[in-house]
Amino acid sequence: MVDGKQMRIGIPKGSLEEATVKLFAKAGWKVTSHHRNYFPEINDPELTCSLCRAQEMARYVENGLLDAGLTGKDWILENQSDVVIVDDLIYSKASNRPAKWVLAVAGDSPYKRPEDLAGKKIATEFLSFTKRYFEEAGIPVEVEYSWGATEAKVVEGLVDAIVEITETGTTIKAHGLRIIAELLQTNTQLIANKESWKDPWKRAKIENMNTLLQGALRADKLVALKMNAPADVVDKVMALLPSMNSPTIAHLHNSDWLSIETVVETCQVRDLVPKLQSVGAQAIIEYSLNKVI
Ligand SMILES: Nc1ncnc2c1ncn2[C@@H]1O[C@H](COP(=O)(O)OP(=O)(O)OP(=O)(O)O)[C@@H](O)[C@H]1O
Ligand SMILES: O=P(O)(O)OC[C@H]1O[C@H](OP(=O)(O)OP(=O)(O)O)[C@H](O)[C@@H]1O
Ligand SMILES: [Mg+2]
Repeated sequence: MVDGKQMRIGIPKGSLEEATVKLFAKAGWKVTSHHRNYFPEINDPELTCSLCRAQEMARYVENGLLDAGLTGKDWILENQSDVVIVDDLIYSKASNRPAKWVLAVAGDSPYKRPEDLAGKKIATEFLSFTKRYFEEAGIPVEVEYSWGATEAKVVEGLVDAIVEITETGTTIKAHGLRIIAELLQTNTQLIANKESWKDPWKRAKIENMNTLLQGALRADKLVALKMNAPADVVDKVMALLPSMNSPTIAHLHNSDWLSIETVVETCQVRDLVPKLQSVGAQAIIEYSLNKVI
């Protein structure tokens, strides 16, 4: 390896780990972890990889231990880290959507708005951000650090409210809690060390990584559709097709039929297919995509 032509990246351990490793695989990098080892292998000689806690990632990127890393926007804000935010990557633990930090109370409590919690006790892992939120709102509250299982603390009556992350809503619901405010929407972000970002080779490598990761994320929501249709119904078929670009049309060999190919949102397919059939499209095939760039 030529000196300077290698970069160290951080993969978040814990909640974001599985989704991140999957996304990297789709983007073209195979990250292989070995049991109890925090330095996964990656199939790119220009990269070395470290598994780090999401909470600590921004700190390691800021101090240059890592050139780049992926972590939640929440922990970047919590640590007020001085890093380059390269881009948002919209995925969470279970979905390709952001998650939310919310203020929640017991379902049967009298609290309806954050102001109602003046003088009360709130537990959270998201300590500094929560303190800042209440300070800026001018609501005096006692915020105490929670090491986890935070939802249970309201149920047990240990605190009056919690600030917790929610994605699917399952945990909040399972504890009979009620959300009374949203403090922050959070998603994964690709971040870079400021010095690394000034290095043209590293910056190009990080930007290329971002392009491929974004392409892989975009491809998750899209599929390709291909079909055949007689030339005289092609206009009707085209009128039905939404497309990122114009659909591609090709002639079938020795026939007056045409082949039409396009990319659509996965959720559109179930409505689209019967309509396409009804105007005369045949041999409709759908295939999944790895990247859309
Ligand atoms: N459904 C989710 N639950 C928790 N965190 C999520 C979820 N989806 C995305 N995240 C993000 O994952 C990161 C979780 O980091 P955190 O330091 O809390 O560790 P963790 O991976 O949840 O580990 P632990 O098991 O110790 O709680 C945060 O940036 C958070 O925004
Ligand atoms: O809205 P949901 O989809 O239910 O997700 C939110 C839950 O997931 C996280 O827990 P985690 O698995 O990180 O465990 P922890 O309580 O130990 O942090 C978070 O702390 C919530 O409890
Ligand atoms: Mg957690």
